[in-house]
Amino acid sequence: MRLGGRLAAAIEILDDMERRHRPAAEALKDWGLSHRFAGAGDRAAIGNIVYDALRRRRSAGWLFDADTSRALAFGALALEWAMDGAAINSALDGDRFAPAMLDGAELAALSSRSLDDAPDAVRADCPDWCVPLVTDAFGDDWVQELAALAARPPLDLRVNTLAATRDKVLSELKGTGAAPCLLAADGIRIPPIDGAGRHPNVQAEPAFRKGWFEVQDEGSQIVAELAGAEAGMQVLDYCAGAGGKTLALSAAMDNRGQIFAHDSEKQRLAPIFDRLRRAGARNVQAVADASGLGPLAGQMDLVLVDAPCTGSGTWRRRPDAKWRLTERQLDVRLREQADILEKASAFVKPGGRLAYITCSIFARENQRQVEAFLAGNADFSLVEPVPLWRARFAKAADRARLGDGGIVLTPANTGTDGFFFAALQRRPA
Ligand SMILES: C[S@@+](CC[C@H](N)C(=O)[O-])C[C@H]1O[C@@H](n2cnc3c(N)ncnc32)[C@H](O)[C@@H]1O
Repeated sequence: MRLGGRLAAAIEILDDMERRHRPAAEALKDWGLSHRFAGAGDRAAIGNIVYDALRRRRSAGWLFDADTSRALAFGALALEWAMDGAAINSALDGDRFAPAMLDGAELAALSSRSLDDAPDAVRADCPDWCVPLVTDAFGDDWVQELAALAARPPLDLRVNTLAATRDKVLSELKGTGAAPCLLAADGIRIPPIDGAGRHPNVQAEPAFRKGWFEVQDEGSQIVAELAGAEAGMQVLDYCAGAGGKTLALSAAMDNRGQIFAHDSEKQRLAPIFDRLRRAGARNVQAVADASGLGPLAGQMDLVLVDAPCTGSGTWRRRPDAKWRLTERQLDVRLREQADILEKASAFVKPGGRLAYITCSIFARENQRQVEAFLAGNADFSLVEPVPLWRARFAKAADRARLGDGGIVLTPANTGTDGFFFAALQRRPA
């Protein structure tokens, strides 16, 4: 397929998403099933246009002064594929599968309208209702922070130190652009792709099948590192899900001590068994039923709460979620987080730690939750974020946003997905 056919497919998929209120991944998958002639390269390019259009939805709409799928897809090419109107039209010329070429009015809009003149929320590609949430989080930096959350993400891997070294994995991935991450001790980064490119399918690599690495954003690796799990500890991963953090904790503990991996949704926990086996993690016990946690009350050195959240820190990877999120959903998450913090804190032993993590950038899900918890739990206190960060990431002392109740990672500052981390210490007996 040439660019024109790919662009037409992207418009069709964006239309389908809008009409049937469905996530991008689902609409892309369905399109692939009903267009089996499209090769892997075509699918990747179409996916890139769709995701770029969703990441830059408001900017693209602004450039064409329209909110149609056509405007978004053409806008994606202008904003992320570095193509001007003439270049786009020349690529579509003579392609019978292409959408109509840009007309005079569209070309004029594209060449005369500038994002420099756009309202802040447009330049930030942020829903209006979220603006108070992000100004609360980032103050004057909010436009810059949100703009970075609308860029293409890298592909990050965590080397499983139970099975391999970073050098060994890097040498297996030679030719992919893989290089050590800036901050995470065991992280490897393959930079964001350009234009129609695609990341290598690392999960098809023999090294992946041997359990040498996992796919995990560097931010997720950093917060797992900040939790401070050590060999011999008793640890409860209270919201373990498919076990991304559990695996990182197990490696940090060198398979010594015990991790109890719990999640209230049994099916979310299901993939953990294969992942543990592949990684050679032997100090993890999955506990699906909350009643099985009873004997652990007041016994844990560390309780990790990787809380259910809006996921606003992952908008680079799931840009459709940004436009689907509602205030009601945020309220539900806030209630869940407060409830989980209360319940999970009961498992921390005197002198032990509760690590609170979200992949959200909203202060209401982060610092404000910590403040509310501390206000009602006098036997817990906040571990000072600055020394906590510096003890592990001294070389990058000024990168994360520190203070005000926790540690905030963002694409603009740490080059990672958006994450929040706070450690709360229980008073010794
Ligand atoms: C952010 S995800 C966890 C991701 C996982 N820790 C990882 O690193 O891959 C949050 C998880 O919390 C779980 N959850 C939601 N409510 C819960 C509750 N009341 N108790 C325990 N887990 C809960 C969800 O099922 C979901 O799997």
